[in-house]
Amino acid sequence: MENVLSIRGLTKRFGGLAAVDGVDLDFPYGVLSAVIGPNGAGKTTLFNLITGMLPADAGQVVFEGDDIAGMKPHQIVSRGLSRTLQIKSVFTGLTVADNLRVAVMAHEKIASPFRPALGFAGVNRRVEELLAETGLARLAKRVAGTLSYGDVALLEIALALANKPRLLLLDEPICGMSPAETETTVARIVALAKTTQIILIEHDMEVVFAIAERITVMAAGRVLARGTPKEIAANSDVQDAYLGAPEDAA
Ligand SMILES: Nc1ncnc2c1ncn2[C@@H]1O[C@H](COP(=O)(O)OP(=O)(O)OP(=O)(O)O)[C@@H](O)[C@H]1O
Repeated sequence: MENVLSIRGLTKRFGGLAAVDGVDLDFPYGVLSAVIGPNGAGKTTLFNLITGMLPADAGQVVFEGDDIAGMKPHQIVSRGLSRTLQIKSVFTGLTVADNLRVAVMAHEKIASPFRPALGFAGVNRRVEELLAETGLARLAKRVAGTLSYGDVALLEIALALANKPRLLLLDEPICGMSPAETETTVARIVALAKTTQIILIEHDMEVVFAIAERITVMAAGRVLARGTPKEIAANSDVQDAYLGAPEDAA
């Protein structure tokens, strides 16, 4: 099996609008992939369909060989596919560590409902691992509502990792970050990609072209182009539809 995720004929209509329109896509193992496209191209709807947050009108979503289309979001998460949201969803009144404790305990319950959950020490150990993995240990005791935008985004990633995903979908992970936060987060994502398959939606072309190994360009619900950053930068359809002059894309 060479693709972690294969999508065939995936379609979602909102009234007369085909937000995702018969999309076929393969995401190979071992490759950091990005999905780009202008506003309204269908990127978030694609993620919503993959993760079961929206029911598809037609099509298949094959994750690690099994069709997961039609499954509920929690079933998909328990199979090892997690996501972060464009709209941040942390518990703002809880500390960073407590946000993670809740997520770890919820995952343990879903993953093994009939076995005793991880003990208190086990949960704390897992929380420590997640804090270390995402560089959030320094903020473990901070109330999440007081974090900077960039640190909330890191916490979102840590919360998604609490589910021990093998495939992680990141929706605009650096949106709203300062240049320094962007640099830190991008480095974290690249490091994470060594152990977890990652597909990201991102509008920051500089970041996409720096870290993605394969880029899918969507426009009006369809796949306009796929390829390496070099191929996408040189693609005249992409330049016409989205990127502007080629020197802007480099
Ligand atoms: N729940 C909904 N009901 C009706 N129309 C929707 C809904 N969700 C998305 N759409 C429409 O579907 C199209 C695709 O939207 P989507 O959010 O997937 O695009 P996107 O590529 O993620 O855009 P952006 O980069 O702005 O986030 C848009 O025209 C949008 O207005």
